[in-house]
Amino acid sequence: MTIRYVSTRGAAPSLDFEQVLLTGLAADGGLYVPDQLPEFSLEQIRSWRELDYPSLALEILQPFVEGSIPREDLKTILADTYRDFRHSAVAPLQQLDTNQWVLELFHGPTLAFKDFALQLLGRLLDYMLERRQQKIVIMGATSGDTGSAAIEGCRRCKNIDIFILHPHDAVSDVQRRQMTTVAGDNIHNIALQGNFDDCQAMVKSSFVAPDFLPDGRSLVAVNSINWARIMAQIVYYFYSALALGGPDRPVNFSVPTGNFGDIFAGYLARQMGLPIDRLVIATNRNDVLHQVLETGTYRRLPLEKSLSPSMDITVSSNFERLMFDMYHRDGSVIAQLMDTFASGEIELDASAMAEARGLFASHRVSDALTCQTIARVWSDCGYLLDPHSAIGVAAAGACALGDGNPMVTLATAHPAKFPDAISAAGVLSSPELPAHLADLFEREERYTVLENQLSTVQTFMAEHCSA
Ligand SMILES: Cc1ncc(COP(=O)(O)O)c(C=O)c1O
Ligand SMILES: N[C@@H](CCOP(=O)(O)O)C(=O)O
Repeated sequence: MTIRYVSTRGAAPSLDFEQVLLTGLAADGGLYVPDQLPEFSLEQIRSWRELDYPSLALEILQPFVEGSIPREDLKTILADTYRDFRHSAVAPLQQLDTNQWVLELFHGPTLAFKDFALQLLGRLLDYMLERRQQKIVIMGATSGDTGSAAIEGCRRCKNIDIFILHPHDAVSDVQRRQMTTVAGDNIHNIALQGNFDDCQAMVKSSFVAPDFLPDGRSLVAVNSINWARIMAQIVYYFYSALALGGPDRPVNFSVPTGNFGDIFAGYLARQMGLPIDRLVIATNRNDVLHQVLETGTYRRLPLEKSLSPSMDITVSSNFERLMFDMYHRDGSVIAQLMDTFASGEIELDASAMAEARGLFASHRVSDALTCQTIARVWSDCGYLLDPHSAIGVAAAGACALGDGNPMVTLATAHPAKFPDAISAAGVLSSPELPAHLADLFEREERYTVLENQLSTVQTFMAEHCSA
């Protein structure tokens, strides 16, 4: 089975894995998705119970890269990717209650779930660029975590200039320093005088018209618009379900959600054969996705700052990937809908929404409930949640699915990244950064504040690309 990748808007050329890795948005403004998914039988999934994380990743990811990366090379890349995670299980589960678990996804170098995909993406890029002897420019938008994970994943890559846009004064101090203290002439942090949606919109516009770059250099995405990001995140759904009796026992997941990438990976795991009953979309006050599920109306809302800054997002890129499936993969319909959405709101098809509600549940969690959840779990279980993971735990409880399945909340970041939220929750114990980041606040920062204008950002990038 050789998978090709097609645009959700139906008007861009299909690509193979190597090409899809080395791009971002499709030329028609859509997002790339596989033209077919690998499907695994229960027997096959059951046979993976004893595999460690990189070996499981190899089984799940190999069909997606078939034709672009030989199995032995992928095996080496995956072993290298997850070797330095700070927990031997890579993605360990912690039990909070009889039927409640958290899946700790913060044992990678930058303490957030983004490391799972971006440590791999950096290595895949290095592998491909070395083979092609090509130079590329990476452009990414971050609300706090993607930026440092991308820089960490790609900083050793030759042939790359990396530009990361974060909203000025809207990420935590730890998050900003994790990006801005990494030395390297090819690493450029831009603090944009706007919000995350502005940063992401600039990235998307740049992919549609990348001719501002010098020497015809290619632009590559590190955000979840890049298919390879989503692909890598599928693995931990299988890994955690297998640890809890899957595939012979269905599992539910509660996923702190912003750009809809992480939960979309869970949806794909289900499509590929993993018995998942429900996926809970857990949002903060930026609740566009919760509203879509409740009302069927998808509308843009003003972005508000919250205690969970990484989820301060109102235009969720990957929701378009789900819509593509909801509308029977008709790219022309999606192109029309997204065109209307760009300037207003859209009503989603009622029968498609009914189907979506059978699979997804949703809940919006206020800052107050986020704090209460951090405090409650700390006092009941002695376990410290970061504010994003707390939203997942709170939503899991509020949705009360009552089906007796294990509920796994994705713990997407380490609490030490958000000391202000921990203290707002009234928890006195201050979480410590791991040893490799212990001197983070003594390191020198480097970043450039730019006005919220596309031409300003693109000119900066063109001037700062290496020769
Ligand atoms: C800590 C944390 N939790 C949750 C999310 C939301 O994930 P997604 O954007 O894939 O929905 C993000 C950002 O993406 C994040 O950084
Ligand atoms: N929460 C993210 C926002 C970008 O999302 P991505 O998954 O599309 O990279 C962040 O922390 O930067």
